Amino acid sequence: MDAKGSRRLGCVIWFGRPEARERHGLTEAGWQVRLADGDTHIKLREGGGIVVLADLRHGDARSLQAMQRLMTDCPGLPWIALVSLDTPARRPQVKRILQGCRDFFSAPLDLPRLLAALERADGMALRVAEAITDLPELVGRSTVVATLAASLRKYAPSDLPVLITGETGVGKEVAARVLHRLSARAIQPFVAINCGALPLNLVQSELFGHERGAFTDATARRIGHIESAAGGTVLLDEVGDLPMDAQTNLLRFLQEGVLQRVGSSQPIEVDVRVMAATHMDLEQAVEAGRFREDLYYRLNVLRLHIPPLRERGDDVELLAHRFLECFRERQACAARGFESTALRAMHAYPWPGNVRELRNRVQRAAVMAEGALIDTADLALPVNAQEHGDPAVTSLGVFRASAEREAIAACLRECRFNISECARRLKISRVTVYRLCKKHQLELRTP
Ligand SMILES: Nc1ncnc2c1ncn2[C@@H]1O[C@H](COP(=O)(O)OP(=O)(O)OP(=O)(O)O)[C@@H](O)[C@H]1O
Repeated sequence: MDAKGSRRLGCVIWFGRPEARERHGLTEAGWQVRLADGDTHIKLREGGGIVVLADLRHGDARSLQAMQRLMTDCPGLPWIALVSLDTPARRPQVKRILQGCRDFFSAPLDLPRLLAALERADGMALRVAEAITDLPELVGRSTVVATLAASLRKYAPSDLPVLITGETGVGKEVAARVLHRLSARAIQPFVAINCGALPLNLVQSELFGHERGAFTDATARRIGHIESAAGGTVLLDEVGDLPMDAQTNLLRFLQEGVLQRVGSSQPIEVDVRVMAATHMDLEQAVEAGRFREDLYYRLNVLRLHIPPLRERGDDVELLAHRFLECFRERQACAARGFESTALRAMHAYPWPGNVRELRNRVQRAAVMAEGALIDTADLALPVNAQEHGDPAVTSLGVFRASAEREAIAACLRECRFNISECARRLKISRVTVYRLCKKHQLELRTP
């Protein structure tokens, strides 16, 4: 609130000519209105709090160039267009500006509705800006992400192992990288190893290295991934997929801080912080005898569980805007925002592939979208929220899709991402394996 008791909102940059009652209405509501025209040099402060109005009602094309410049220079700003029958909407320059706007108002201007749109746009811009400033890699404002960020700050200074759990695509590797960056080891290497994608016969040599002549193809000495992270951090992703013999050697390394390259009896001391990530239930794997209990306790000293995207409320929207922004920075595209139906569909969808799936869908939608706003079809999401929405009424279709995804993912891991083997075991064609991977946003990793 300011001295007069009215709420102080952000700043509206108005390209064009507001009527006196419009300008007054905005100021009364707490907005600071700045008029811009072709000659105005706009100096933006960092962060949100700014909404731009492209007033195209009077057919006055003087400031079109300045608008375009601002759109290009500051792609994250929210734009709203005011149009009338006089607006030359087919003119390429005007068309491009209209494509960049998230909301449109025609004459006569409905002031209360404009004020509501301004608040919405400002709120989202602010939240996106705030959400990416604290830990830039970790976008989100939900309690889930706040709790995660607090744990990351607590765990970072320590050298203890960290076990990171959570469904596929929730951001386990992102969390590990943040831990490394915040630690005293930040300038040393961070090495992520996907244990599930290592060929079975090479797991030991990939992790611990080998001496020349240790096996047929070992024509030269090679250091392993753990040694290559010396002084830094190693992330053992999908640690549950490590075969037993590698588990035994890893345990020894964790206990004694020394490793032996394959084909050598020489112990080598290596100072590395070990982090492990898994989407599987390691406790169950221990019970089933597939994972060494002593290794489990060695890895599970500090624990981070990252909940799925569907439990993070509005984060889905923040992340979607962020991914779209990143995409636009790299590639020209018409899409600048999302239709409200698309946002509703995103909130209702259960995101089995989590943040990775969201990023992939947004990128694809940005390519597909023909207008300024991405719609539900561009995202290839179900229109009917009920189909995926309320977890209590999850339909048979969702269970089927989820089971299909799990089956393919598990088989791919078991076959160490060998497509032909996976197709043979599931009794489907290789083409179908590829199609299903695409459908369920599963990554086909190569070692
Ligand atoms: N909070 C976040 N903010 C921004 N991007 C994120 C966030 N969480 C995840 N991502 C992005 O989502 C994608 C998947 O993240 P990541 O690889 O860390 O997931 P994961 O849990 O390790 O997946 P997997 O189990 O398949 O190895 C990456 O592109 C990552 O940058």
